[in-house]
Amino acid sequence: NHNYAMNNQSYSALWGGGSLFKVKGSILGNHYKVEAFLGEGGFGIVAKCRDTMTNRAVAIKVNKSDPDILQQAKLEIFILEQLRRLDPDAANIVKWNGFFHDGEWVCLKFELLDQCLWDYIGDRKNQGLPISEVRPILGHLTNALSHLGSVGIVRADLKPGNIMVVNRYESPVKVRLIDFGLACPASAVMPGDRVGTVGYSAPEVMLGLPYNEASDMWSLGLVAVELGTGVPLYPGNEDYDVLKFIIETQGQPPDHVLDSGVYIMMFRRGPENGQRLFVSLIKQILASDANQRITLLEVLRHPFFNPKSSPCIGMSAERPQNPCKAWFLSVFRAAGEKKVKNLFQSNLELLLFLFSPFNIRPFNPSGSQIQTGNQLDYSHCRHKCLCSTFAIFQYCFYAVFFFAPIYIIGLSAIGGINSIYILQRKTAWLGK
Ligand SMILES: Nc1ncnc2c1ncn2[C@@H]1O[C@H](COP(=O)(O)OP(=O)(O)OP(=O)(O)O)[C@@H](O)[C@H]1O
Repeated sequence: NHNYAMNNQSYSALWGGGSLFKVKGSILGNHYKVEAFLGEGGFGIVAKCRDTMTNRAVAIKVNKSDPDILQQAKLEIFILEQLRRLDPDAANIVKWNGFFHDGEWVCLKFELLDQCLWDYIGDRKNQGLPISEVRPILGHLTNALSHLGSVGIVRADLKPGNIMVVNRYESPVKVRLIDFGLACPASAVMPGDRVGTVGYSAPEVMLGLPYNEASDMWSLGLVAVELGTGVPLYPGNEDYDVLKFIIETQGQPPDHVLDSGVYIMMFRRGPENGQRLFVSLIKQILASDANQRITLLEVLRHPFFNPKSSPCIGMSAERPQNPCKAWFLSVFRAAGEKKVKNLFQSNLELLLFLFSPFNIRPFNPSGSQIQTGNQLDYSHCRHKCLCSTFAIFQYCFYAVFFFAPIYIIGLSAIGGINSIYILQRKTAWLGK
């Protein structure tokens, strides 16, 4: 939304859905002559028009011809119909004078107001308004919200861009609420509906909880601060950043709020910059139950170290000297290598254990084996009984795999020689 950045008079043409559709001087509907461009929002553009029948200036909001936006226009008309029950002057809401169609566009007719609060604050170089001015404006806004509450409407997108000053030269200034595109009956609020503008939405709206008039109260507080200081209290382009600010200044929302938010995971996860994976890794490393604790190989397989699944590696490429991450990488890589080395070593030992009968003296009742090279050293082994079991196993192994084949080969050889001898004798006898 860049309403506040627009210069009213500098546009001679109106744009709708990205294409030029009306120029200054052309007629909108049957008798509304376009005089100026007033602003543009997510749903459409607002033009200052002259009613050629009454010669009065009006504001006409032309909704973009997108099917979703047309649906939104219908909802706004529905709410405006509800608000007809209120007196706009007494309720500090914009006067609505119905709608008409111009080709594919839906055009809503409003009284012409002066400028939005963003522009009003901006004209004072964002230094903030004196309290004497803040007081009546805040009074009008509270009054407006209270009237909306009386007809069961939640405003849902209160921000300085949606509050208009009636006449900036009047003192004290009067303000009115405009833009009911996101307003809805309190009874029809859908938790998880993402409404409002980043920086002005209440935490419950951001988190996806059910919301009500209390959410408007939150936005009112933010508008009040902006009036007094000239700058938004919670700047940010993402809800995540805003919620972080809120938690810093207001503390964390209570658990029951956090636990029931539809979007809570989005906030718990946070933006994917590697920090989340780092924290998840550390949590697994610091599991107080040793059985639950992550193993070194699992550490190496953790997405924290995986450049494809973890953008934090990309981050580390931008900042290769991140000392903390470098330290973790080196420690875990070294530890992982050691584990692989240990694994290899123990396999090597097993091979030696099985195939080096002359070097290994597995069973020593004194338990004081002194070995050299790669051979097993039981000298410090506290599990002598286990070692004895190994020794028995070793003897069995020799019996089966070493002596038995020799025995079998020997027997076969003797048998073979014997057969040859018998054959020779038979041949010799036959020959005779
Ligand atoms: N009655 C009015 N008189 C004068 N200017 C108006 C009037 N209504 C709207 N404007 C101007 O047009 C801008 C856009 O209006 P509006 O907020 O209704 O549009 P929107 O598309 O619904 O915007 P948003 O994206 O904030 O929902 C306003 O910020 C304001 O500058």
